[in-house]
Amino acid sequence: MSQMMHIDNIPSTPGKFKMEKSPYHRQRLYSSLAKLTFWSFVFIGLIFMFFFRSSSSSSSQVPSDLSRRSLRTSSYGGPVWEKRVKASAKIRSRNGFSVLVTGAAGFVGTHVSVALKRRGDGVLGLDNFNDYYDPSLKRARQALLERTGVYIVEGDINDVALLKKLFDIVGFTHVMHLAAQAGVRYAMENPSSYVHSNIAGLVTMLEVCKSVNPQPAIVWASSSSVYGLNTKVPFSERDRTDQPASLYAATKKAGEEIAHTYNHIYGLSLTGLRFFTVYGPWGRPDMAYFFFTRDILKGKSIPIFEAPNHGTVARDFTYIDDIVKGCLAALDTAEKSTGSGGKKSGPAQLRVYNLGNTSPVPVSDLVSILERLLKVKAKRLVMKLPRNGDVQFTHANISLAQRELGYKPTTDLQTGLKKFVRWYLSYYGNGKKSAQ
Ligand SMILES: O=C(O)[C@H]1O[C@H](OP(=O)(O)OP(=O)(O)OC[C@H]2O[C@@H](n3ccc(=O)[nH]c3=O)[C@H](O)[C@@H]2O)[C@H](O)[C@@H](O)[C@H]1O
Repeated sequence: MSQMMHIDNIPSTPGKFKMEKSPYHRQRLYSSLAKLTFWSFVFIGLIFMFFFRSSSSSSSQVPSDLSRRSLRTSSYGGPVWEKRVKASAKIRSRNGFSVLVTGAAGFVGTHVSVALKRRGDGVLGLDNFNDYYDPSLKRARQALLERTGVYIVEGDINDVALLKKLFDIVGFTHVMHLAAQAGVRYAMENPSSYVHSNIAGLVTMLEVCKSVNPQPAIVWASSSSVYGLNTKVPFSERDRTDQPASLYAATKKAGEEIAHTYNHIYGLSLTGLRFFTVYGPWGRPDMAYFFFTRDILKGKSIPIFEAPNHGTVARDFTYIDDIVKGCLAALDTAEKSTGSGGKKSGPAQLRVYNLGNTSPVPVSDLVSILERLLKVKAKRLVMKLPRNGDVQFTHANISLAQRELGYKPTTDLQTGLKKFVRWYLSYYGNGKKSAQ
């Protein structure tokens, strides 16, 4: 071996190495060839297994690293299932839309689906029912939607085969893309879930939308968090959004850039809505107003964040009914996509709007309103704003949405929380059953 590796034996041109033909060398050659063949088979086998596994998993499974957020794999198909899909998506009003609502069992998704269905649009829901927060609340929203005539297909937005199948069955005119991994603070616990849903999921959805014919118009949920460390108030769509304070914000900002790309290359009509801390009945238990209510009723102390030097932390809390009006107006004013067969035939609409309330309220005032409505004194635990993604305040300038969508929020925090508390008490009972 050492002889063979001698510097003189190294060929000047690869592949032109001349072997000596002694019996000893021939035997070594045969045994080397046998070994080479064996390991080649093993290698090819491994490659084959890898591709087989990855191609089957890309269509219907999800990565296993999404710890703490279990996802079910979808089961779908068959004539009964297709009939349900078609019935749910059937348009029942003149000039109505056929809308695929992703994240339909979520807070905003449920409200938007109900509103669309009630005015005669066809609505099909899609949701993976993950357990980021209590899935029984999602199931209860699903039951509500079923009573309204909206069917939710159980599946993930990364499931290309499922998305294609849905577009095969229904020629959706619009997609209301609300499926996402929400929550600012959870991004430090489970970062991959944000990449999975807000980046990979969005791209999968846009890939499918750009290839179908006709392409739908897409309205999707961005976030007020894209303003990040921006200090210029109120936040305008023209302000800088390149300083996100959380991975959540970064994935939403990335979504806006991804939207630009798909609009530019494929002619997809895309509208991003920057929601400002949406609250209301059927809300998300991971949000402060929701778990503050639960913990005040339980007599547990609630952490109230405060900025350095006793600075106020405030949010432009926006009531769900106002958000729903903004979503519907975005769908109503969305122009058609211009592409087909993966090519665009002309420029398409690309929009971003703030959907806020224009009146930030300090978190301590939010707690005071809850105390009055619940008739229970909160155990306040004032603490420093943690450095895990929270920003000190948000404040929306909504003049663009007002001008172009006719968006005009009408519910102040006091009125909206009253409706939330009424719902909370009827849903969970006064302390008997409580949110998890
Ligand atoms: O607009 C958005 O795009 C985002 O809105 C929401 O984020 P936030 O505005 O951060 O709402 P939320 O967590 O309810 O905290 C409310 C306030 O309570 C303060 N807060 C919070 C927790 C706590 O223990 N104590 C506290 O004072 C906290 O500092 C904050 O001032 C959505 O969750 C997010 O998914 C996204 O949609």
